[in-house]
Amino acid sequence: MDAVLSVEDLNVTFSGFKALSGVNLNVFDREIVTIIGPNGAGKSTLLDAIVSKSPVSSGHIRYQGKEITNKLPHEVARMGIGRKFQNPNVYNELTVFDNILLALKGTHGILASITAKLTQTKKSKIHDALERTGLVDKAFEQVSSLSHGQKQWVEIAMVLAQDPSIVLLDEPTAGMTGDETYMTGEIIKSISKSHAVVVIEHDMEFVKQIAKRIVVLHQGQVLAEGSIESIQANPKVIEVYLGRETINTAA
Ligand SMILES: Nc1ncnc2c1ncn2[C@@H]1O[C@H](COP(=O)(O)OP(=O)(O)OP(=O)(O)O)[C@@H](O)[C@H]1O
Repeated sequence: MDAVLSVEDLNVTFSGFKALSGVNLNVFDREIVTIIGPNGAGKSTLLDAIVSKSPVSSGHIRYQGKEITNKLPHEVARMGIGRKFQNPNVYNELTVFDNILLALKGTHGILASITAKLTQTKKSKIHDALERTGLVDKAFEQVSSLSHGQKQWVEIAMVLAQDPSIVLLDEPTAGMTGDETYMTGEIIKSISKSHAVVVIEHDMEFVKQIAKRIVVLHQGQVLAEGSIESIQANPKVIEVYLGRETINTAA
């Protein structure tokens, strides 16, 4: 099976500082790859490089076999790579429904989008995104009335509405309550039934909930890759990241 996304010998340098060196990563359809690692390891930079938010110094990024290295960010998004950043970027004064409507492909301008007659296709796309993120009951509520966690789900719904085949999520549970974190894990697992998903995460309980394959970044390099069990047992990962906080996989 070919990878949906493949990163080969990737290097990103900021004014002489090597944020990523020789990173390789393959992501396949309908899988969840979870990226962990200490602060400053290069996790966000990796996602930034994939969506052309950070310039790649050398190496290759291929999406569905096509080279996308250093393409324009909107071209990468249009090709089918959806990215959610750490902080929710939503219109608080609009409803959940209208926020998702604005995110749909081919939508231009707030007023034009909201007042335009909705096609059945657009309606069903919005409904699908609402369902996948558990927001059907909140569709016509103003985003400002939602909890922090629900706002994060609105943003995930907005990414899904853009029809990506791979979804990149940067710390999707930051600032969430325990229940919201758990619900986010279930949302991500459901998304992975039809999409490839890459998640950056710090919360190891959450990683245990969603992870099939984990990639550990450290000082801009891949330190280890494998199942939660192999990562937890890896002395190098324990030393630089997990510390003595051994995780009980049987829990
Ligand atoms: N635009 C930039 N200019 C200069 N240095 C940068 C830039 N973006 C990131 N860096 C540096 O690159 C390194 C990797 O940062 P990055 O944000 O990718 O780490 P991270 O693993 O996502 O960390 P965290 O868990 O704290 O979010 C850090 O040392 C950071 O200061």
